[in-house]
Amino acid sequence: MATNLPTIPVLDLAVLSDDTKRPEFIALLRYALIDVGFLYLKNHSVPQELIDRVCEYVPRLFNIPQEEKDKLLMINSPHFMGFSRLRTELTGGFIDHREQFDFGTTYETRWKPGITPDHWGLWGPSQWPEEDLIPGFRETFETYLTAVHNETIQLMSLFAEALQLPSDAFAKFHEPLDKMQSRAKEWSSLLNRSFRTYTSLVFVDLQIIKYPPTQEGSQQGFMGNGPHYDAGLVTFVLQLPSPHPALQMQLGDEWIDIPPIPGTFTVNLGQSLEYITQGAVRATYHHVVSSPIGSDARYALPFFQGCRLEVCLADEVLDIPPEILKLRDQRKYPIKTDPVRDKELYSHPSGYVVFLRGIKSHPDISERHYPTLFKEYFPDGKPKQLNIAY
Ligand SMILES: O=C(O)CCC(=O)C(=O)O
Ligand SMILES: [Fe+2]
Repeated sequence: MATNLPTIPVLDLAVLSDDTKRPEFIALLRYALIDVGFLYLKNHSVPQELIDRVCEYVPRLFNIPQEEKDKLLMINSPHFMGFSRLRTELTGGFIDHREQFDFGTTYETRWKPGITPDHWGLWGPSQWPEEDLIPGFRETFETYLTAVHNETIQLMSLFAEALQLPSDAFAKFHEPLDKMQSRAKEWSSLLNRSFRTYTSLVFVDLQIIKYPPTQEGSQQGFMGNGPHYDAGLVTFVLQLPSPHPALQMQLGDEWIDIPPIPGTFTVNLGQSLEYITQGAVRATYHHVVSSPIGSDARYALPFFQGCRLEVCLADEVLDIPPEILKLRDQRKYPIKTDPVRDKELYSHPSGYVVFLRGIKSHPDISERHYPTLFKEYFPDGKPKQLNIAY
C-alpha cells in the first residue's frame, strides 16, 4: 500500500457559525474539491431524527414480500424509477451484485414518446410501495429527499466560494424542487416551440440499495457496484453502518476505503461539475466491493443531484480564476481522460447523458420503452448473465 495517500476530509458545517474559522473551512473544502473528489459532511441541515427514521425503514423496505416488490419493478417505468432485482443492473459493463429502489420527484411527467426528446423520460413519477405495507414510508422519504436536495444546493454555494466564484455560480444548473413542476406546467403550453425552452426539469434520484455479501462459488473481485464516475453535479451518500470496507475511490493506481462515518454524508462530485469547472473539481472513479461470504448485507442511499435536463454543458463552462486553475494543474493525481466518455458527456444536453447511462445500465427497461436505443447499445441482445426473467 502506497504511503501519503490523502485521507478523506471531514467538513464540519458547524464551524461556519464562527467567522474566524471560515477561511480554514473553505481551504479544506477547496482541497477536497480539487485534490480528492470525496468528502464527508458533518453538522448539515438534514435532521438526525429524520435520518434515523430513514435508516430504520431501509431493511423493512427490502423485507416486504417479493411479489409486492415485483409490483414496483422498474421495467414498468420509462422513467427508470422503481425496484431492480438483484443482479439486473450493469455498471461499466459489470453486473452489480445489489438490489435497489429508485425514487425521484413527485411530479407528473412532461415526456411524450415520439414528441418530446427521449431524455425527458427521466423525469416522471416514482413507484411507491402501498401505504399499508410500510406505513409512513412515502411521507418520510419525500421529506428526506427534499431535505437532502436543499442541502446539496446549500453546499454548492460553498463550492462556489471555495473556487473563488460568486456564490450563485451554480444556480443556473439546478432548481429548487418546489419550483420545478409549476414552471414545467407553464412551459407545457409551448410544446410546439423550441424544446430548449423547457430548461427547468432537473433529474434527481434517490437510490436505496441493499448489497448482499459475495455469493458462494463466485470469483474474486465480486462487485456490488462496478467502477464508475457519477454523471451529475454532486452525490450525497448515506452509508448505513457496516464492518466491511465497501465503497472505495481510486487515486492514481490505489483504491482507498471510504468507510461510513456516523452523523455524516459521504459526498462525491460528478462529471458534469468537473466539466463546467474546467476540471477544477475532481469527479472521482469509485466502486463498491461486496462483503465477504456470510457477512450481513450493507445498505447505502445515494442521492444524485443532476443538472437541468436541457443545459448543454459545452455552452456553460464557467470562468475559473487563474489561482484555482493553477491548483488544478498542480494536483498530485491528475484526472484520467477518456475520449469516448468525454464526447458523450459534452456533445449532448446534460439530461441526455444521464438518460444514456440509464439505457446502458438497464437493458430490460431500454428494450421495453426505448427499443431503438436498445438495438443501438445492445446489438447482440441482453447480456445473458443478467437475472432478468419477468
Ligand atoms: O453504495 C455506495 O456507497 C455508493 C454507490 C454508488 O456509487 C452509486 O450508486 O453511484
Ligand atoms: Fe457512484
